[in-house]
This record gives sequence, structure tokens and C-alpha cells, in this order.
Amino acid sequence: MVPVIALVGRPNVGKSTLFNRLTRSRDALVADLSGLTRDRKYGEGKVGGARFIVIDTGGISGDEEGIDSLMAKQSLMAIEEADIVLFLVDGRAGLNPADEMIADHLRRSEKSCYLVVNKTDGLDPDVAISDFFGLGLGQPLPIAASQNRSVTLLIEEVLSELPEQEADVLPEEFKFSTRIAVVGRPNVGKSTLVNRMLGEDRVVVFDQAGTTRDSIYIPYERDGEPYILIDTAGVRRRKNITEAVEKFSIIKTLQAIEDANVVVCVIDARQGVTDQDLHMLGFVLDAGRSLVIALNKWDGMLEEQKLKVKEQIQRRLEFVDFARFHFISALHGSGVGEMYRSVDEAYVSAMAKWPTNRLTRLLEDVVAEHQPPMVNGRRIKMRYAHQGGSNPPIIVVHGNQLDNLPASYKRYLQNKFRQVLGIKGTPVRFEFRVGDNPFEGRPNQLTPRQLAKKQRFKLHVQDLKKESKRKSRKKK
Ligand SMILES: Nc1nc2c(ncn2[C@@H]2O[C@H](COP(=O)(O)OP(=O)(O)OP(=O)(O)O)[C@@H](O)[C@H]2O)c(=O)[nH]1
Ligand SMILES: Nc1nc2c(ncn2[C@@H]2O[C@H](COP(=O)(O)OP(=O)(O)OP(=O)(O)O)[C@@H](O)[C@H]2O)c(=O)[nH]1
Repeated sequence: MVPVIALVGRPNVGKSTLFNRLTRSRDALVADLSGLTRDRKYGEGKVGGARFIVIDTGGISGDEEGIDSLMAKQSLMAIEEADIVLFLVDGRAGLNPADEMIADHLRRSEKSCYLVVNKTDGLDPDVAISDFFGLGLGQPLPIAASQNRSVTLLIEEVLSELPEQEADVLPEEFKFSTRIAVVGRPNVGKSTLVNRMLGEDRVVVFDQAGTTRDSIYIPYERDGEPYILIDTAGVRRRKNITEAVEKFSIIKTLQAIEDANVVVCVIDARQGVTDQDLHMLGFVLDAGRSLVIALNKWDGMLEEQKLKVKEQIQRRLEFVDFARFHFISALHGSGVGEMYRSVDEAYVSAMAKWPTNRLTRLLEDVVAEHQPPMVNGRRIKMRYAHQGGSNPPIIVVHGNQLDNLPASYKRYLQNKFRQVLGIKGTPVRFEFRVGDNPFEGRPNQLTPRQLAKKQRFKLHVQDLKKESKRKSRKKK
């Protein structure tokens, strides 16, 4: 599962600034799923090649007294669910009594927690952090979120200390399975659907495939094809369907989406499409996952109700019109077999590989059919296209003046590529790069200067850690 990083700290220390630095999407998913407070934000983070989920916990006000009221319940829950907690303090304001209360709580929790001193720009980092050793949370790490200073290094450092992921220890034959996440609001019928998907005649579930019964990964075969169901609902751990194991967890849902190839988003047709459904779909789209939408509980609905839902889909779900919609009854099993066909189709599209010459030829054809506009008397030129990734497919286009390419032309490109390459059920991303060399500007390639800087920071952190270990030994 992708790791979850929670940002905690009192107001104004720079949590939102750091959050915005770390998340790709400018509009964070503001969680009002399952009635959580609106001020807690979730986002998909990406630094270098690593992906993670960031939560800006908000909710901690320094004005209240006592740790219970100080840390709103939501923040505590976020800390519980996170793999890593970044506790932010303000290097300019210095130590504050509220910091001590938060630190006190974090010290008692078992979480892997890092003390991050923000706003150290223009300060001597060693002086800025000196105030905070007393919090007893180990080595304070200096950053300046608004300047983007040491932010990447910080994240790389904390992620590198996480233990191995469960997915990495799955047996070899399941490494290339279609990974399916079934997500949706509480009570829409996820568990019923998961049981139905696993309980089909043609399905063989492997209990002995190297995963424990507690594993959230359920490997199985259907018609000889390997699949893995990501079981966030704890279906397998329940003795029967009605026994709820865990309450709805938005973090688990987001992790499952990140972890999947294909997301089956379950919507309760009887309730219609709700705002919460839209939020969840928005996250699937941001994550670039392929998508199948299941309108569940279609059994026993009146004709006029059905019409109303279909009309609502057209109106509210246009932004995910690349996905296939299925009207199903998880309870009776109707429509589930066809849904598998869409899952397979979406997987194939999400993982497809196209050679550079095919994409470049297609680009030439598309441009010949409809030229991009002139800008400042010069025509926008597109020269090469190559594939920059899969799940979601990324098409990288190289040319001149691409910054000026109008949105309508981008849509045209996108539609044409979808149509000709037969891409179904997955979002497609286009990246535009100026310059002729198709291999220029690849991600993950650090310049020598960046490499040196990274090395220096690592050494710095190592030194600081040694120092704090030495100090704590001395204390004992
Ligand atoms: N000098 C400096 N200012 C910063 C830095 N990071 C954030 N700030 C400023 O600190 C102020 C508060 O930042 P926010 O990101 O809103 O803080 P927050 O912790 O999210 O605050 P709440 O939303 O109230 O919880 C803003 O004016 C930021 O511009 C930094 O690295 N250096
Ligand atoms: N009529 C009808 N009821 C259904 C269908 N699918 C599920 N239900 C019922 O809806 C209720 C909720 O189903 P669950 O499968 O527990 O829903 P869930 O999404 O897993 O719920 P949480 O575990 O709370 O997130 C149960 O009473 C199911 O019997 C369906 O296709 N038709």
C-alpha cells in the first residue's frame, strides 16, 4: 500500500504550504466523505518516483487546553492511520506550549514521527532547531516549505525508513495480476459485491498463495486470469456479511485506489449520485486509475427511478465518461459477469505499450487532419510523441511553443488518440515538452548538483541522528 503521511502541528506553522508542495493536484480532496470535518485535506503526493498520500490534519488549535480538546478527534484518527507523522513547528516563532502538548501525545503513540522545523529560510538552521531538542522527539529536521527547501530530501529520507511493503512479498505468479479495488461510500454494497465477485463459479481463490488470512490482498483466478482484490472492507475477515469489521476509512479507500490497476466504484443507485461519490471519483481521476462504475441495488427499482438515475449520470458523471457504467445487483449477482469484461478491458488499456514510431505517426496524422493554431505569427509545431508511462498511459509530445497549445486542441488530441489506439476505461495524460529530443527531461534523473545536495543532506541527517543517539545514551 502507498504510505500515508500525516501533517500535524498548531495553526500557522506551514502545514498547508507543505501540503501544497507535496501534492500534485492543486485542488486537494477535501474530505466530506462519511461526514468528516471539511477542514481535513487529503492529497496524492509525489516526490521523485515515490508516491504517497498526504493528510493535512488541521483541527489542532493551540488555544484550547488539554490534549483531548487540543487535538480534535479527526486529527487523532489521522495520526492512528498514518504510517508517518510529520510534526511541524515554526522555526521563527520558537517553542510554544501547544507544541509541547502535541509532542507529549506523539511521544506516547507508537507512530514513526519526525519533528520538522519549518520557516528556517534566512535563519541559521542549527540555531533554529536548537529550541526543539527538548521536545524529546529526536532530531529536529530543518526545512523551508515556502521556499521548497529540503522538502524533497525530507520526504525521501522519511520514506526510505519504512519497512518493506506487503505487495513486494506477493508470490511471483501474482506480480502481474489485475489489481482491483472496490470502493464506495458506506453501505453501498461493497462487501456484497466483493463476495459475489469471489464467489462466482469460475473463480478459484488462493488462500495459500503466500498471503496470510489477515492480508488485504486476495489473489484468485477467473477463467485462468490472475487477479488480486484489494480488500479494504475486511470482507475475508468477517464471519458473515452482516458483521462489520471496521468502520469506513477514507485513508484505506485512498490507499486502495493508489494501489489498484482498476477501481470499481460502487454507487447506491437507490440513493442516486451523491457529492461524496463525486469526491471519490475525483480522487480516482487524480490518481490516474482506470475505472469501472457499478450502480448497485438495481434490483427491484421502479422504472421511473431508473430513468432518473440515468439522467443524473449524464449530468453529474460526464467528467468520468471514459469509464463504463454497469447497472448491477450485487445481492442477486446480475450484471457482475459483464462488469468483469469492463475490468479486463480497462486493465488492458491502462497497461498498453505503444512504440514511439506508432505514436509519432499517429501524431502526424492527427496534426495533418487539423493543424494547431498560429501564435505570434508562428505555427505551433508538434514533432514527436512517445509513451511516458502506463496506468495511466502517459503520452509525451515534443515540439515548439507547446505552452500555447489551446485546451480545445488538447481535447482534440486526446480524443483522437483514444479513438485510434482504442483506449477504454482509463484516463490518459498528455505531457507537452519543448525541444526535439524525446528522451530529454526524463523524471528521476538528478543533475550532479542535485545529487551532491541530496548526499549532503543525507550525511547531515545521519550526523544529527548519531548526535541525538549519543545524547540519549548519555542521559540514560
Ligand atoms: N518564511 C516562511 N514562511 C512560511 C514558510 N512556510 C509557510 N510560511 C508562511 O506561514 C504562514 C502560514 O502557513 P500555512 O501553510 O497557512 O500554515 P498552516 O499550518 O496550514 O496554518 P492553518 O491552516 O492555520 O493550520 C503563511 O503566511 C505562509 O506563507 C516558510 O518555509 N518560510
Ligand atoms: N437490494 C439490494 N441490496 C443490496 C445489494 N447489495 C447490497 N445490498 C444490501 O445493502 C446493505 C449494505 O451492503 P454491504 O455489502 O454491507 O455494504 P458495504 O458497502 O460493504 O458497507 P460498509 O461495510 O458499511 O462500507 C446490506 O444490507 C446488503 O444486503 C443489492 O444489489 N440489492
